[in-house]
Order: sequence, then structure tokens, then C-alpha cells
Amino acid sequence: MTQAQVDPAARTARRRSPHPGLPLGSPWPASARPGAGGELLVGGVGLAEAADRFGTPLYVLDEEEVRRRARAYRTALPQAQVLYAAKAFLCSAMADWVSEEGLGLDVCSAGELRLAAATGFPPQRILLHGNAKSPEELRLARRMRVGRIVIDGLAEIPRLAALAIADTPQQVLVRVLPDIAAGHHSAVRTGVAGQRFGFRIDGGDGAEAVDRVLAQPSLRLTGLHCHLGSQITEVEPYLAALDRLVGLLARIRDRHGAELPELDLGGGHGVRYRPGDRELDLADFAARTTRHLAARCAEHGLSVPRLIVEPGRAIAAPAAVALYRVLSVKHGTDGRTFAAVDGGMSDNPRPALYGSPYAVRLVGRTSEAPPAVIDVVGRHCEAGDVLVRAADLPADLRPGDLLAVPAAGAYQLSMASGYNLVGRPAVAAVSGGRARLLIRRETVGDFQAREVGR
Ligand SMILES: Cc1ncc(COP(=O)(O)O)c(C=O)c1O
Ligand SMILES: N[C@@H](CCCC[NH3+])C(=O)O
Repeated sequence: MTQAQVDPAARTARRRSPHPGLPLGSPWPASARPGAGGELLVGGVGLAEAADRFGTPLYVLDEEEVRRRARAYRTALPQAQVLYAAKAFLCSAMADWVSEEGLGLDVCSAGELRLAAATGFPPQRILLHGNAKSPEELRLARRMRVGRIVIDGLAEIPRLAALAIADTPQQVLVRVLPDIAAGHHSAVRTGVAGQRFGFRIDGGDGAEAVDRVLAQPSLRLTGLHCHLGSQITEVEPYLAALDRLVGLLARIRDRHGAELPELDLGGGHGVRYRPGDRELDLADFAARTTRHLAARCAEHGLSVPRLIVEPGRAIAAPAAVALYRVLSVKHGTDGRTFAAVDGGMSDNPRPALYGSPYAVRLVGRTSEAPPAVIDVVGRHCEAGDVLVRAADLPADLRPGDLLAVPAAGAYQLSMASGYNLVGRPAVAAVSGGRARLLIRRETVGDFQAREVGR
């Protein structure tokens, strides 16, 4: 990394970095190391080398980073059940890694469920949720004997109850809306009043859902579920959610004499996208939620339920780096410089959807050129297709250069589209100095293969 490319906030941290050349608190995987000639190694593999081998755009997924993060959750929350939220990014290897690290899986569609099942993921460790589950999805989940299903609508209760399997009641949780605003953008704040997710705690329909579930002998209510939002960097919203949920647990105990053994706080744990960004402190989250839950339960005379958490982004995002080749560099009339790359909103819709900020750096060559403010834009015909706005890049950036964007592992590929028939990028896993292709690049043949008439 040249001096010109270093974010000023990161410059101070860099002095104390355990990885020479990369700042502490950086959004790069922990394995990232600078190599010769501007190369950047992740998982012991040069990113420029990987781009040459597999082509671009390319997503490079650091297996050890995924495993390390999964293990960190188990260590921080040894009593809790940790479920990886598949929606952040799922492929068979990812399912294997989180399963091998002892995590469960949170799925929200038949597709995620089928993919996980095909890898041999233990169904007992799978939880299905979703605000619009089809009868077929409920049937599939029941047939696969998933461990838990989160009820998010009154109609699901009789539907699920009718899918009884003799002597094995389905364990369910009831999702409630805690009315707490948290998350990086209004579009992802699912736990705030007025949202369609879960039952209202105060409006009475939460209590009604609980009554109806308890009346079904083929369902076993194990707890309450909530999910506040995504990219939350403070612990306080989770503590507020615990207050509301424990209050409801106490009311359920008073009304039905039943103490529910589980409490699912959902996911939403925030990560760094740029050097110096805040992230949710996992140790702090674990210590304070555990303490708070115990204190609130003691106040209500309840035994302490087991916590469930569903981190997606915090496990997947920091594990991947997106690589793009610069195709053209243009100077706009208003003094702006644009570097157009071979990917864009079809592989990462987050900047266009939420204005999400990212870091970016040149890899594969060094530059002594002064820094310039450059918008890294995508290849799609939309003014909003800007991947990194006002990036600090060398002024001599030119076509053929390789750009690397860290924290690319969550909600990019899983929300990628077929726009302009560009095709979704390939994914390569890196580990111990070796790279292997996990997902090949999508081709026009894949699009044509779905056409059955003309
Ligand atoms: C119910 C539920 N659980 C878990 C997650 C995972 O969220 P994150 O990736 O922000 O941890 C989501 C998505 O935000 C969700 O809707
Ligand atoms: N897609 C969102 C996160 C949504 C989480 C789904 N509950 C993002 O990229 O920030």
C-alpha cells in the first residue's frame, strides 16, 4: 500500500497494527498481508494472482476468517445457540464451514433450506423464519424435521399444526415486534413500530399468537424471537429488546403458567466497511446481554432462558474481498474522475440501495502518484451504479488496474442480479496459501438454459 492510499484515520492505528502495512481496525480479513509489487495476500494467496487465474469480477472468500468468526461467537456466548443467517451469503462450502464450527443455520426460504439439507447440515440445528412462508415451505421444513420454526402470522399456526408428525411436536418461537429503531438504513430496520415483521407486543396480537400456539398439541412453544435491524454497532438496542421480551415472557408465565426456555435476539451485528468504522464489540455484546437477561429475569422471578443469536453479516462480510478490473478512467466536466470497473450493482447493489460506503485499494502494482478522489463506478447503465464514492486512489489509475473492495462477503452475492446479463461473479475460497473455485462465473448459457420457449 502506498502512503497515498492510506485513510488518514487509519494512519495512526497502522503504527500499532499486528499486520504490517494494514491498519488495526481494518475491514480486511485478519490474514491480509501486503506482498511484493503491490500484491495483497489473503489466506496466503495473492489477490492479483487469483484475479489472473479466475478472472474478474471475483469474490475471494477467506475460509479461515469465516471459521474464526464462527468460533469467536461460540467462545463469547458458550451457553447460547448461534445460528448463522444464511441470507448474508450461502453456498455449500459456507454451510459446511459453519456446521463444522458447531453453529446452526437460520434460513428463510425453501431454497436456503434445500441447499443446506443437501450438504447434510443437521436439520435439528436449522431454524426457519420469514414473514411470508408458503404452505409448501412449511411442509418442506416439517418433512425435513427442522429444529425450529419462527411463527410470523396467525395463519401459520393451524397450517403448521396440521402437519403433525406423531410424537414429535414442532418446536416454534413466536416473533414479536419490539418497537426499537436500530440499523444502518431505514430499509433494514425491521424491529420498529409499523413494520410487518412479527406480532405487536402491546397490541394484543402477540399474546393471541402465544395463546393459539399453546392450544395446539402438535406445536411446542420454546420461546420468543425478534430481529431489530442490520449493521447495528451498539449494544443498547439489544438490551432494550431484552426488556420488552422478558416482560412478555413474564406475562406468558402469569397467564399460562409456562416458562419459555428460549429467547432469540436475531442478528444485526455491525462490521467495519472502512478503516476506522465502528463495529459491534462481540465480547461487550455477550457480556452485557447475558448480564442484562439474568437481571431482568431475576426481577420477574423467571428462570433464565437460553439466548439464540443469528449473526449473518458479522460472520460473512469481513471474510470476502471483491476484485474488479478497471475498464476505463474518465474525467467528468465538473472535475470528477470516474473509474469504471467490470462489475457493479449487479454484484453489489448495496451502495445503490442504501448509499453504503466502502473502502477500495489498488492491488497488483505500486504507485508513487499523488492521491486523487475517484468515483469507482459500475458497468451498468444507471447513474446510481457507483460502487465506491470519492475513493482515495492513485492519480495514475488506469485501465487494466485491479481494485480490491473489502468486507464484500455479505448481502452482495446473495442480492446479486442478472442485470444486463452480465452474469454473477465467480467465488474462490482461499486457505493456507491455496485457492479453489467454489462457484463459477454465470454465463449467458445459464440465462438461456432457463428459457423454455420463444
Ligand atoms: C430474522 C433475521 N435474523 C438474522 C438476520 C441477519 O442479520 P445480520 O446479517 O445483520 O446479522 C436477519 C437480517 O437482517 C434477519 O432478518
Ligand atoms: N441487505 C441488507 C441487510 C438486510 C438484512 C436482512 N434482514 C444490507 O445489505 O445491509
